[in-house]
Amino acid sequence: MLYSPDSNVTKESFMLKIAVTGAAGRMGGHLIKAVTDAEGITLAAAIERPGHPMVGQDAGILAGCGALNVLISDQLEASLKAVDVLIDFTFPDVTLANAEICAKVKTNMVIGSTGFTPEQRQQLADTTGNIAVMLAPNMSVGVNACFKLLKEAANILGDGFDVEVVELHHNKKKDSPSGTAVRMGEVVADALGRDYNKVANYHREGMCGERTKEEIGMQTVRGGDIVGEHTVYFIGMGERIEITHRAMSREMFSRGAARACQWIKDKAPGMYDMQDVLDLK
Ligand SMILES: NC(=O)C1=CN([C@@H]2O[C@H](COP(=O)(O)OP(=O)(O)OC[C@H]3O[C@@H](n4cnc5c(N)ncnc54)[C@H](O)[C@@H]3O)[C@@H](O)[C@H]2O)C=CC1
Ligand SMILES: O=C(O)C1=N[C@H](C(=O)O)C[C@H](O)C1
Repeated sequence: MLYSPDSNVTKESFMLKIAVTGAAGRMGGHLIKAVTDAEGITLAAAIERPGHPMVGQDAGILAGCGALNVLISDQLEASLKAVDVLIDFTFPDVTLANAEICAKVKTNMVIGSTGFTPEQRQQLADTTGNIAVMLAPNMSVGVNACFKLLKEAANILGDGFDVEVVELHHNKKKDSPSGTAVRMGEVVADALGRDYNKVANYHREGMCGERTKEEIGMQTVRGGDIVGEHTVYFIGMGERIEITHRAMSREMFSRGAARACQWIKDKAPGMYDMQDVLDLK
């Protein structure tokens, strides 16, 4: 049934109801605003950790978009009663705990948290077998286009070029390398027929020897307020290709998350990523 202004039901009852965890974090306010601004979805709940000073405050005031009459809660399960999709941008341990609750109450998830170990990614998939989950280290259109460009570049250049990934982020970031950098390394390794977990080299110091042909160097810079920059270098003899993405704000991450909520609402249980949402596979 489509919404009609002449009917006696409210527009809100036709909207997809969204909850945001990590509501008071760097991404939280952007996510609340993006959900409020997007067509067809509405903010139904905003959750922070118990003891956070913003618990009890209006989520819209926190996000700078005016009062929304949604108070920040520290009770996820109770908050999910009237929610269709949870957006979670927190940390791996928190996301895993939240995923158990979502699976219990059958709420689909859009997850932006990064820093998962391969075992934690598997645990997430095992925990959420009865719901649809979109897990992506980066929800910007530009980065997801870069993933495709990187695959193409690696396919063309093959083993003749050394690959190095360098990422820069703000000084409050907790995980390293970034989830996006890891995914970039994985995309290139897959295209070159290598196992990322075997060829990623995170550390060079002292007499560590010559670079191997197979390794993919993963370098990290942290400082100030850098939102996020990623460069993959393909370095050959006498020439070099650099594919760079620079994030100038956090808004496109949150717009991507809002778009993913619409996309995931009627998907079958399973794990998806942003390439599925953007139809880039
Ligand atoms: N996928 C993407 O496009 C992007 C992903 N990220 C990732 O999102 C995550 C969060 O990043 P930021 O917002 O910068 O971090 P942040 O530290 O500013 O925010 C995290 C928030 O989660 C809250 N939190 C902790 N435990 C909680 C719980 N049990 N329930 C509810 N909230 C809880 C914290 O109090 C904090 O406010 C990181 O893993 C980051 O790498 C960040 C930007 C884009
Ligand atoms: O923590 C951040 O800020 C970001 N994290 C994501 C990542 O780890 O890839 C995405 C973006 O670069 C910002």
